[in-house]
Amino acid sequence: MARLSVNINKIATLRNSRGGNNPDVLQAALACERFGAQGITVHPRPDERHIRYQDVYDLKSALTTELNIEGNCREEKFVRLVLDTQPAQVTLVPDEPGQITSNHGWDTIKHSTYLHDICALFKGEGIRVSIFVDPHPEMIAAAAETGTDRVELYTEGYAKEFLNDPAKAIALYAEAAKVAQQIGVGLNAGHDLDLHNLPYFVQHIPGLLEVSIGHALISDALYLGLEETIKRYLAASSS
Ligand SMILES: CC(=O)[C@@H](O)[C@H](O)COP(=O)(O)O
Ligand SMILES: NCC(=O)COP(=O)(O)O
Repeated sequence: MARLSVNINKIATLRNSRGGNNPDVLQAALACERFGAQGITVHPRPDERHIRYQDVYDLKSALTTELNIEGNCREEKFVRLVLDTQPAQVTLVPDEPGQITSNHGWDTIKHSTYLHDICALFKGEGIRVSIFVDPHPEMIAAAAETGTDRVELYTEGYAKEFLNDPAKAIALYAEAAKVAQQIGVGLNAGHDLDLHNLPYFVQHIPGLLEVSIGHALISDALYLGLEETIKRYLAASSS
């Protein structure tokens, strides 16, 4: 069973499209919690096109479940935000400026010294650290050397291939999960997970601790309503 952290970026995208406060990001996050979400994920980007830095401060003081802040830790503003708000978890993502969405994990071998130092900074504050990685055993092994608590497997590749061949889609991820378990690094996953591909992923990745899901979940909520959608994702993540 994996815990479900709802990524609310897309709610902020909708709000920002008109400049007012509709939909209200905080109210939506609290509703997610009320409907059973076990955490809330935000991924602020430097242009604040969806979640704004101020949203994160507001969320932190109101949420009762785990807050997970994802983002580019090479941005000074991001590091300050994390240290100020002290979330339960920070997920380090190697975004480039101007990226539409995240599209790769860290090269944990090349950036091992940097990642070691930034993990130490956050862990020293009592914040759990997760590093966003592609599903390659050597990246997971090197991530473990940085002192990170967890890795988050970047699942876009799985989601794409799942439509053609689920067994082929999961193979790399199952191997990566085995390595993470052997070396004692916790395992999260996210990106493009949805109601179709999530049950198979959870069933084939033992020890999966958390999935963070935004785009598909918020889209499904347009048809099903937020409460019913979260109920379905909770069932899928514990299948
Ligand atoms: C790291 C990751 O996969 C997610 O945080 C995802 O990229 C969401 O970010 P956007 O909402 O900006 O697409
Ligand atoms: N870490 C992944 C995440 O938070 C949400 O990704 P997506 O479901 O919006 O693709």
